[in-house]
Amino acid sequence: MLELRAITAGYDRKAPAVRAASLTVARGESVGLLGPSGCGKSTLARVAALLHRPAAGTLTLDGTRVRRWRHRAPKEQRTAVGVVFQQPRLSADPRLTLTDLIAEPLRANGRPPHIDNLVDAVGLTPDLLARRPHEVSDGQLQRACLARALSLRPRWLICDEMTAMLDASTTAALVRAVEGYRCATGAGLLAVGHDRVLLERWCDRTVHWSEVTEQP
Ligand SMILES: Nc1ncnc2c1ncn2[C@@H]1O[C@H](COP(=O)(O)OP(=O)(O)OP(=O)(O)O)[C@@H](O)[C@H]1O
Repeated sequence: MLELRAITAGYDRKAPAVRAASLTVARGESVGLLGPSGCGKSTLARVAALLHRPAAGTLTLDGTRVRRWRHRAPKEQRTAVGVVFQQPRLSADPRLTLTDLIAEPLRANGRPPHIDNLVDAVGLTPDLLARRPHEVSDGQLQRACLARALSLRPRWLICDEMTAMLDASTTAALVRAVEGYRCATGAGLLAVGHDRVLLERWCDRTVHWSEVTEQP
């Protein structure tokens, strides 16, 4: 279970972007989180991905409360959650080839950098792997970012507007790749977005921001 309880978080203590938000994702479940632009979805997603320390509230992963965030989080908790963001160009190191980008979490965790299955799973062709981010399309780079997010076989996947800037066929391919991974591993998914049709088709259930948080 991934449980966010009464999370308050943001960038200004006096005016938090997220107020008392609560949301639970069961193992193997996919939950879509819908809400208008700027409401705080990404901030809550970053709390769930252990990237943003909340000012108040608790995050519990598989029964263990998270007490430290970012690089201070224990490796076991950090690697239990994979995350894909909306803009791959902001999250991908421009100096790395796609091969190194995908393999970086494996190397950083002392695992063999075997990426063939990941590359297949996200539908990247081998000729792209030696290229750097500026030499591939947004869709190709997002496929690499998804492969990277799956590389440590996380039990939880957070997709924050993963397909917002992509065309329909790339969106469908990425959703298929996520679902293939979840089917094989039983991982839970929190998919954040504002495309109701996509999230309702993709996820077991969809919740609206107004249902998870206290309105200011
Ligand atoms: N790094 C930051 N510093 C200061 N304020 C920020 C920062 N990131 C986001 N905010 C503000 O926090 C609020 C919530 O932003 P957030 O990105 O979580 O919303 P969102 O619901 O994901 O929006 P969108 O759907 O447009 O991505 C917004 O008012 C935003 O301007």
